[in-house]
Amino acid sequence: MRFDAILFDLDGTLLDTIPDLANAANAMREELGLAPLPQATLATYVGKGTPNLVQRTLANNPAATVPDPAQMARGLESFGRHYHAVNGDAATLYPGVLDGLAAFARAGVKMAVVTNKPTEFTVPLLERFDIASYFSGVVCGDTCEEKKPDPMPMLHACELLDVPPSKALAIGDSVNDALAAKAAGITVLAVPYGYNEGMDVRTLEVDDIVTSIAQAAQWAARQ
Ligand SMILES: O=C(O)COP(=O)(O)O
Repeated sequence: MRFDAILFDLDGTLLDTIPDLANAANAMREELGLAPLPQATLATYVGKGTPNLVQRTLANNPAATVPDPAQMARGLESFGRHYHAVNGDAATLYPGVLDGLAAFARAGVKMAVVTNKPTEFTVPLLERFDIASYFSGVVCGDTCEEKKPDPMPMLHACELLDVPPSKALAIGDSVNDALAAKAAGITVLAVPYGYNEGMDVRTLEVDDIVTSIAQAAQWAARQ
């Protein structure tokens, strides 16, 4: 294979985290006197990191900004507390993830997670699902100054793994992964089962769409 490193998105790609994210988001809304939102709506608000999720969830609007900094601060504190309490409880690994990670490991490539999720929620999830040892780099939403769709986290992961972007393959579920990878000069695959902020994955500018991480490993082996 022509790749030396694989960069994985987390939410919507390796793990289905929506049930826990939605529980915490609605617990926050309740604490702030707001009615709960459907899980399907909340799923479209995930992808640009926790502060953005809190903002969208408080406003119930994907484009909204919360003008009241006090409400935002209360929301962030509340969401964080509730998400810490449930993080991983109802999350599941997607089919093909374990087989795919094992296949990439057998191929001898280095692997990293590049997620917009904050470190405090990411590391416990990787450990809980027993996949932490696959990754020699973990780049989270609070690791770099910029989050995906900025290329900075992808480029930082390449530096951590000591692999040039031209030899890296990113795998994600959303526009944030596709834009970040392309801007970094990294080949990118999309999986269709994630969130993508509610949009069809076929709208993404990616090198290919694969049905699972196991299929991504087969795709990479053919390159
Ligand atoms: O927390 C988020 O916004 C989602 O993180 P992701 O980059 O793993 O999809």
